[in-house]
Amino acid sequence: MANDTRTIKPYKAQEGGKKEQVATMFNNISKTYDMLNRMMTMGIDKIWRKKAIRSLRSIAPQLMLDVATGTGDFALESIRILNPKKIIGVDISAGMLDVAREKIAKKGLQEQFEVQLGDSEKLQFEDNTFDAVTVAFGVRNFENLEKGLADIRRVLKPGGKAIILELSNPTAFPIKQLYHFHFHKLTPALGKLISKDSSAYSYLPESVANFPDGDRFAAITQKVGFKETKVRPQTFGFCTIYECTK
Ligand SMILES: C[S@@+](CC[C@H](N)C(=O)[O-])C[C@H]1O[C@@H](n2cnc3c(N)ncnc32)[C@H](O)[C@@H]1O
Repeated sequence: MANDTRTIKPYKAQEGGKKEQVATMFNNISKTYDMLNRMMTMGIDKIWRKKAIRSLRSIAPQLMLDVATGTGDFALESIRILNPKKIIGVDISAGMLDVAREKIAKKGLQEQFEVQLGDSEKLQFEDNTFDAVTVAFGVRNFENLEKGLADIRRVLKPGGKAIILELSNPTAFPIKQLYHFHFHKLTPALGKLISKDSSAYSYLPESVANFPDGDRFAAITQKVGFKETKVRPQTFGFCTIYECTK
């Protein structure tokens, strides 16, 4: 049984709730986040991102929301594959959004992709606004997972889809054992060396180990009212794409 994800925080010895600590952590690592992502997944995260976004092709969304947008990579993938009229990215980390803004300006995408400081648990949008909502590697960091998912559902139009990409725990031998070494030993060491924030990359494996992945996650999406949730594990279960329909 997973622990309450609210108690899994980056800086255990310090004050503050999970949300506050997560925002501080991503502010601390924002400049090295993209590079570390590529190194730690050996670039496979790009394949997962593409696959997840392609599952929205059938509904050709025009107005999209990318929750926990961070440095904007998932939204940029949506622009490449789906070319929506508008995509809005929200995140609680101002530092991550600064990096996203630099990328948006460099690509001249200011009209199509806008980022805002915002909390997934209190989205500042009307009910039934978006054709699709995306979240990559974000839900594991929510302080209140149910509240975040319920708000994502609220802002989706009826029939709209939420595509959620999240790390998960492989279960088969010997992948599980190799994964454990890579993620629990190598990742924190590499993260500490490059990002200089040793807590951030110890929090990463701990938060994945305690996250209700697979069918348990699907059950939570059903509880908050999604009509259907497809669970699609990727690459031996290192990561899972959840396709949730309102
Ligand atoms: C691992 S990063 C993922 C960033 C980006 N989606 C990507 O694919 O690279 C997780 C992001 O979730 C954000 N986050 C965590 N809790 C949040 C919340 N309650 N509301 C909005 N963003 C949140 C963090 O600030 C961080 O930028």
